[in-house]
Amino acid sequence: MQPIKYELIKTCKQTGARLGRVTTPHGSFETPIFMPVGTLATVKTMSPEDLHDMNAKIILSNTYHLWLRPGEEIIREAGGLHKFMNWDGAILTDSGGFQVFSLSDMREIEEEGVHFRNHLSGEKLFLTPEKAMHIQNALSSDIMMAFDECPPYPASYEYMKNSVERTSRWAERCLQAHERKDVQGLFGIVQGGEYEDLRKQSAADLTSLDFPGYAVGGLSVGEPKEVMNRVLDFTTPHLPTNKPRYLMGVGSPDSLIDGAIRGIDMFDCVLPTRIARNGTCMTSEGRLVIRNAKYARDFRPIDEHCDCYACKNYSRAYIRHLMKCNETFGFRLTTYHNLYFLLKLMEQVREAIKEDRLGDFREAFFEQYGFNKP
Ligand SMILES: N#Cc1ccc(CCNc2nc3cc4nc(N)[nH]c(=O)c4cc3[nH]2)cc1
Ligand SMILES: [Zn+2]
Repeated sequence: MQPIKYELIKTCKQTGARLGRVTTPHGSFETPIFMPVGTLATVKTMSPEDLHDMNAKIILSNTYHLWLRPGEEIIREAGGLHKFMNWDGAILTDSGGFQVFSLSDMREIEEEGVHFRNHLSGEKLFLTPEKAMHIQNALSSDIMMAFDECPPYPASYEYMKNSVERTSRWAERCLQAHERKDVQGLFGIVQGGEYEDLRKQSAADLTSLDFPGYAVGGLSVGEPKEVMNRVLDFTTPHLPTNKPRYLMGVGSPDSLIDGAIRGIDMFDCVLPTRIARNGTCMTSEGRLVIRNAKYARDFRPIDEHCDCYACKNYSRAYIRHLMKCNETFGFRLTTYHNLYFLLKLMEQVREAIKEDRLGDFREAFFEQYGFNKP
């Protein structure tokens, strides 16, 4: 019995976007969808009730961070991550590969795994595909990610080829170490950088292992958006149509729309929650930096087209005041709004796919948000 099911409902006649439904042991949801990030077992400043109110269906957490703090055995004793954080929706956990490369200074990759330093204490650590699966099994997430290497951008063809082949061997080891194939889904992560033949090779290696879903990794690592879109154009056609496709680390409105157009179903990114905490809000007319003095007497909501809790009850002037005073409630309101904005955007994308007009929607959204401005 597969814990993760994907149903392709329809494809947009104007673009390559697809409307689907993913079913997990903790609920099902339509795709394309955005996943709020809860790295340390919390979507920062949001309660589970807040997440349900904004119609979040699945959140992301991180193997690396929870391994370091509080340790996977404490979460296992709590009955798993859902119990520990009191979240009854779906949870996807990233495998730690990317976090090791993005957070730790010293790191050494070898066939067995990666040596690196704990970014908090400096102690030496060693993470392997088997260890990453052991930790995710203790967390008991609904969707686990295979342990991979996310190479830096740019990387030489030779480096990338060796890395892709090692990531494919690691993926096989993750499948071997996967303890509860009947309970948790395990997604393979396609690598290959901007090299079409390596992306094709990575996709072929992983689809031959018949994972219940596939992620496109190695992107949103500093490459221009045109490079990301080109890589998606020649990668997604090599992924199965009857499995979910997840683009890792992508969360700006334009990239979400362009990823959906290229057949991506799931997205995650810390962007909305991170920029919220420094007072930057996503609105239908583009970004708004609420700390700006021009909002001191602006009694309109963050976004006049938004019906979220923050926009229905509070003004820019009030939220600016809270942010200037470093009041936690200010961070809560900007975070709530940014997540709601992206969740609502994906709902509009799904509607546009249903009505075969996602291309028109993209044009209108880009114009209003200001993405077309030179
Ligand atoms: N604010 C902010 C902000 C911070 C970081 C980012 C970039 C996130 N990009 C990104 N996350 C990733 C996670 C990943 N996880 C794994 N296991 N493998 C990846 O290739 C991978 C690639 C990623 N690329 C984007 C916005
Ligand atoms: Zn709002």
